[in-house]
Amino acid sequence: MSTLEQLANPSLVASTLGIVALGVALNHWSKRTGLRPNEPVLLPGGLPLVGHAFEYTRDPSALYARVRDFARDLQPISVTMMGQRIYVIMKPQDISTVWKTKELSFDAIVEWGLNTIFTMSPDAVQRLHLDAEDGTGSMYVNSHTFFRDHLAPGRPLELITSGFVEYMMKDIEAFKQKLREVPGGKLQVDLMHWIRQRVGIPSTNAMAGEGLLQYDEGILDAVAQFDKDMFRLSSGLPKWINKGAHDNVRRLSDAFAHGLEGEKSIYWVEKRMKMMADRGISPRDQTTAMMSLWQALQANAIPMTFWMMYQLLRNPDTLQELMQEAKPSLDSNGNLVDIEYLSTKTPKLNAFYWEVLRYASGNTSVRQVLETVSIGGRTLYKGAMVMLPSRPYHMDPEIFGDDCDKFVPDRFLRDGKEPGKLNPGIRSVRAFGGGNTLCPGRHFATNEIFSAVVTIFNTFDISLVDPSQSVCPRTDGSTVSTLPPNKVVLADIKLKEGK
Ligand code: HEM
Repeated sequence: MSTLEQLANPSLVASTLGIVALGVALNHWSKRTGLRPNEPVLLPGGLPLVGHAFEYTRDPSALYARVRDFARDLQPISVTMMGQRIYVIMKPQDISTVWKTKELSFDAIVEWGLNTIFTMSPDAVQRLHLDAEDGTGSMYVNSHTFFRDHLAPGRPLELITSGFVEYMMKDIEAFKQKLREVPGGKLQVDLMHWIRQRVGIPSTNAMAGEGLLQYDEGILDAVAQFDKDMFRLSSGLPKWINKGAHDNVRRLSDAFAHGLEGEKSIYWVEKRMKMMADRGISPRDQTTAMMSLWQALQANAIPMTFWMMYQLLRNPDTLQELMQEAKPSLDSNGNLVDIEYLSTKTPKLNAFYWEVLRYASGNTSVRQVLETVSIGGRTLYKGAMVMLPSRPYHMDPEIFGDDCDKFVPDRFLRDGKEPGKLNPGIRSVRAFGGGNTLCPGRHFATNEIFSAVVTIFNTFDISLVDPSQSVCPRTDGSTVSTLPPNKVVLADIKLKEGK
């Protein structure tokens, strides 16, 4: 097996958005091994040619932990993958500087991903740079403000949230009916798969209209597979080597080409497609670009909802307490009527949610160095990549306490005065990134996760099939974002009395 084939082996696939760095590395092979003046110190232990690539693909979290231990004062550290230099930045002040530094480009990464991973044509990827008659300029540059504005609290957020809740209630009704029809009124489910349907169906319909799932009802499973295939896809290897992964992307892209109708989707999908049409981008490429946005919509919200529900099932007293706290958001029939109440007036639910975000986030922001710059007293050279992994930060005992590797439901409620039991506050959690790429979907994500969790627990009695099973985030597998569970979790579901 060649090195590239070994790297493409599914058992070696990497596990965060930082996978993109490796993908870019594989596509920009170079032989540089020596350090340049004042370049961040190289992490020892890299292999000839491949550098730290195997270690990274085996377990990115373990590599980051090694980087953190080696750096000690958290200075930037170099790793190499297939000859590509990658700087790992960990110090909070340096991360803030990276987010503000225009020489460190996010757009270059997006451009590469749209073509290599999502299969948008090279012509369309270039056309996104063009201006149109409306004077909105490059679609890479305007995307940050576009999504921030169209997902902002106020009318835009209300619109997508109400669409989600409406579809969620329909879906819950359909599932209630299904339960009524099964013998014993009880079903055993793979909890992650079940949640993928409960959150994915309404969010897909709210964003893209009903046509997508009508065209292909399997797209939610296909996007879960897509997340697992991310490394294979980002490797840029010939399509025949990764045929299954490419066929799956094709399936998703076909569903978008045939099932997405601009005028039946949320207004900003149509608007974005019109902006692309104005730049001469073909309908197929327009729908492919929308597919990449839909993937961002699904990739984190679904596993985060899983972790919320799983941890609540593991902590029944907290579940009762949080449901009690959420009660004013429901009407006398138990229907969710006040979502704003959930996001703004429930300190315990919010604290629990931010602990879930901290505990399960596997996000790694990636940037490309467009011009040589100085960060954290070190010189970052043009052409290299920069990685900002959230996990080593979220697992830092000096910031979050000695129990940082555990899920602690009330971490962000405790007084933080007891030695080793710190509480740096929810603002210290970095699951949504930062700077001008700070996740614009975070308000909607919070609304959908809270409304799904409260409605589900208010409607169904759910119990873990094996309450003694210990499940934690899988750090050695493949995902693009939030870490999935390391085991399949089975749950029994039945209707609550009176529902
Ligand atoms: C709990 C759920 C979510 C998490 C943890 C999350 C996380 C993130 C992170 C870390 C980034 C920054 C990437 C970087 O700087 O490298 C990001 C960007 C983004 N997210 Fe989210 N996200 C979530 C939900 C959503 C949802 C529901 C949507 C869509 C409605 C969305 C749309 C986006 C978009 C469009 C960007 C790119 C922003 C830009 O380029 O300026 N996200 N997300």
